[in-house]
Amino acid sequence: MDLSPRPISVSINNGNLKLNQNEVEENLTDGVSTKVIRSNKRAFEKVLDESRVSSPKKVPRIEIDDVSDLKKYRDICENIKRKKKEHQQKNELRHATFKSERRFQRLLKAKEDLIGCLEQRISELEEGSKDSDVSTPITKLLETIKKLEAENEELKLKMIDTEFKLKRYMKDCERFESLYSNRTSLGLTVFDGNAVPSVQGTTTDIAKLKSIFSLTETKLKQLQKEKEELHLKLSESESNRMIEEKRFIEEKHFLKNEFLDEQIKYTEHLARCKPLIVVEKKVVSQVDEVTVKTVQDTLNNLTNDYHCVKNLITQISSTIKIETEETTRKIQKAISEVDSRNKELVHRYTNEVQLRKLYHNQLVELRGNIRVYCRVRPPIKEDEEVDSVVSFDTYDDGIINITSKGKTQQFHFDKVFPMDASQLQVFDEVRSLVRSAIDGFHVCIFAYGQTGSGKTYTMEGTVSDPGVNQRALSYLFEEAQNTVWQYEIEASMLEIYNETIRDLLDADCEDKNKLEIKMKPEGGLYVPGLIATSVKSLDEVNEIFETGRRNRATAKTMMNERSSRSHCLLLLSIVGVNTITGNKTFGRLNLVDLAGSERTSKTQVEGTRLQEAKHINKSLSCLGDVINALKNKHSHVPYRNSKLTYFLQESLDGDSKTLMILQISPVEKNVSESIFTLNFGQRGMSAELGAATKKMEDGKGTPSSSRRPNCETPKSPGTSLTPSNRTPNFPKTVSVPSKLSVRYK
Ligand SMILES: Nc1ncnc2c1ncn2[C@@H]1O[C@H](COP(=O)(O)OP(=O)(O)OP(=O)(O)O)[C@@H](O)[C@H]1O
Repeated sequence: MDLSPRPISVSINNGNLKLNQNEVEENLTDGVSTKVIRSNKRAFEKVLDESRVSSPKKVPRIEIDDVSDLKKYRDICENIKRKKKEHQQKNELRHATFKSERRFQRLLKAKEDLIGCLEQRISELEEGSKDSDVSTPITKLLETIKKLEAENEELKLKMIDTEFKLKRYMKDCERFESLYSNRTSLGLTVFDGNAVPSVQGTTTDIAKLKSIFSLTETKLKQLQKEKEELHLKLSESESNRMIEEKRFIEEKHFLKNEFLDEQIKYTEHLARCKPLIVVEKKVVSQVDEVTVKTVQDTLNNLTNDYHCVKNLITQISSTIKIETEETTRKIQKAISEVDSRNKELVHRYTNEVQLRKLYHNQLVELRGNIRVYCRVRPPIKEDEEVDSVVSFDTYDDGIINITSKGKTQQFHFDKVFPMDASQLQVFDEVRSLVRSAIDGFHVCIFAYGQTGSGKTYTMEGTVSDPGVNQRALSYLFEEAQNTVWQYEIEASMLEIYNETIRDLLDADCEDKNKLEIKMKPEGGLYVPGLIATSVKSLDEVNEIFETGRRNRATAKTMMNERSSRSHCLLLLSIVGVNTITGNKTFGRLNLVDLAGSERTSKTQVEGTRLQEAKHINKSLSCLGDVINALKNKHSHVPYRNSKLTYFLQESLDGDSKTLMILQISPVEKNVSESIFTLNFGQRGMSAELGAATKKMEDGKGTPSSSRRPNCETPKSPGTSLTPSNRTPNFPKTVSVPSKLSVRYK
């Protein structure tokens, strides 16, 4: 092995220190033989081991190309050892400080316990003797203790600070330590003989290291000084604390003595009072014994009573429960029995009602009674009230009840329409009569009732919901589609206004007043000059209605926004021809919307409206007279007393199927008028007109009629018509295709 001196390059790869070539040369000038290196091997190994122990993961890798002098290394090792020793001393110091701190903490805890005991004692003392004032010295004592505690706290903080600084210093030491350990391993590498010569400069790094050392040294000194000062302060505070503790103990003794004095006094007092207390206790116990016994007895009695009553109640409630269940079951059974019987009765009653109706209708047909329907309109704004005075029968649709001044009257009619009945429902009941008109009967349907009771609504209806008139015509057109029979329908429309007849289809108003009802020599009534328009479609019908509505006299009254001031008659002639046999039928359908009766005092009309009302009332009273005469089978029926009755003669004298629709208002304020209307209808119902005949002629033009047998027809002198001469008698018309209307002279 070549051991001749050579330049050295030292590099510590972990980056803590790097010495360049110059620094190495400066430090290693002596030249050391391998022997020396070998003799120091143990020492270097030890240093390296220590370095490994202190930082096991940081094994320094040092390469030295050549070693000329290891003296410096030895010095460094010595230095490290010294630093280590210092470090150990610091550690010991720290340990001692920590120990003293713990002792101090223990002392502090003991002091706190002592204070707690003292406070407890003081409160006991305060309770035992309220008179002796011990609070002032104790408060002072507590204040002093608090002060001491604050000082201690401050000291503690300072100690923590010092500790922090110490830690920093320790870190620095460790850094240097590792640095020197690296250097030590350099020596080991040389001893292993694996060094590869390559020298670099290191002098500057060593100088830097030196300056760091000196800086750290100064800092350490400073810290030591601070620590000494702190220790001084700590010992000062400790001695203060000792003094305070001493004072505290003295105070405690003093208080304890005082407490003992008080206790002695109290014991003496107690000894004096004891005999008295014994006597008092004896008296109290004697009194208590008697009272408690009495109360106990009462309580026992009450408890017994309570249990008895409770048992009784339980028994009663269970009995009641059983009884109630039994009764409920019986009631339910009875109810269900009654209910099923009721249902059966209702069923039988409904059947009876239907049967009665059937017979009644047959009788009406045979006797030729006026059929009477009654319709109740819903409340309107003019009523100014909504409560209804009318009620209906659930099982019989022919009964209506009306209540006035607490008295309820019942009326029977062929059919009663409640407030919610629709226009279609009404027409469905009218349909069979319209069918009769198609079959060759004379049919008259008129609406009767007080002003504003809904007559026009039922007969005309509205555009969106038409009434009997338009529905009847639609039905006629539907039925006219029959392939065997061909029908020709003609319509006239007139009004009786202030006892004059006005043609509502005539645009020339001046001409209207000249119309009169005439009797033909062969019998039968007609109105010369009245326009009869042939209608073939619903559109034409609507046109007629529109014209009629325009020309009709209406006005606003208190009872009705648009009151009809006249009686309006829609006259339809239906001539049917059987295309096979040539047989002809001559049906007639008169649809009459009467003007409403009104009490002029109530409606407060005047001028023209008053005149109109008078005429309306007069003609309606004439109608009443006619009905009365018919009902009582008078030999004279006063048809000619008004234009209306004269016009209705043919419908009422027995050869016609007549339906009267009574209109009433549901509200209280109109109740007397409603009752009047219902009475009027009732009279009309009982009038027997005789069975109607079907007007027809065979293919050869011979008139024939089909009157039902056993039917009497009341006759009125001068106007009675035989079946043979009653066809077709009103008015005679000819269709003009271009204008669809013609006037008769
Ligand atoms: N069934 C009903 N449903 C709804 N509204 C109705 C009904 N009946 C009548 N009315 C309304 O009541 C008001 C009076 O009806 P309407 O004009 O038909 O009475 P009226 O008996 O013809 O009266 P007047 O004799 O004065 O001409 C109208 O506003 C009408 O729309």
